[in-house]
Amino acid sequence: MKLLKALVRRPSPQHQNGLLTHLTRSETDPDLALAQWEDYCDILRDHAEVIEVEPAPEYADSVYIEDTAFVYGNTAVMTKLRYPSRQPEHAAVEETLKGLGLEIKRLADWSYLEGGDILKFDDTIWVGLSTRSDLEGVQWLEKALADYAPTVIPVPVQHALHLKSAITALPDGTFLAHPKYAPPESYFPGYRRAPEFEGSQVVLLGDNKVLLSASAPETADMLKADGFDVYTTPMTEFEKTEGCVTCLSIRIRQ
Ligand SMILES: CN(C)C(=N)NCCC[C@H](N)C(=O)O
Repeated sequence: MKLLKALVRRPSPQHQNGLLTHLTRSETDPDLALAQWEDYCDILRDHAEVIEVEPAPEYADSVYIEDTAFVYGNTAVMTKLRYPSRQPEHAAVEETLKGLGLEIKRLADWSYLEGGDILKFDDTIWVGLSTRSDLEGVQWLEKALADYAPTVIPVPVQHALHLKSAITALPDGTFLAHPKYAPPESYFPGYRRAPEFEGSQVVLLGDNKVLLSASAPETADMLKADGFDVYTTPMTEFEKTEGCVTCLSIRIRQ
């Protein structure tokens, strides 16, 4: 599937105060974070139209735009962020998606679902049941996308923040996972093991091209040897607040 557009959001100067679930806090460098974000956007720009959503400097985690919405076909589903500190992030993203002509759908107020838990490949969507997303969220996502009737598979996530923290899809329809943190293999067809945790997080750039963190050189070598076109980019400042390459964009594909 071709990558058409990617929405991104500039990191907040308060990015280092972002939520942490599994890591202990370590200092991040705001200038380096901005430089890494710009490098990431440059790579996306070579493959798609990159659209910058109005920055939200007051919200520490706003750079993790993936969590706020999920686009499928002509529909943008506004997710339901679990923590109040992140909930105001939705508004400007919704405005931008509306401006692109997408039909906006919402979930029930009592449900929770974050974009990092939504993993799509072709007509199937795997949804992580993590500390951030629940079964109500999965059911409302299914309702919102009823016109497309995708196959929706809830998957337990126990050891990672989001589903896509530990498993993502490759262009050939196999999955790249870190066995210690990813959900059981039985949920996914064709499971490859990423040698590094950060290596299990990839963004598909179109054709055979994949983008992953420079923190995962062994995974990059493995994917190259398996015939993928591999792009890497430094992500250290985002990894310190449990972010990764997928979290920094909302991808719109054809
Ligand atoms: C796939 N992943 C990990 C994401 N889509 N989001 C990361 C959010 C990190 C943020 N500090 C938080 O805890 O919300």
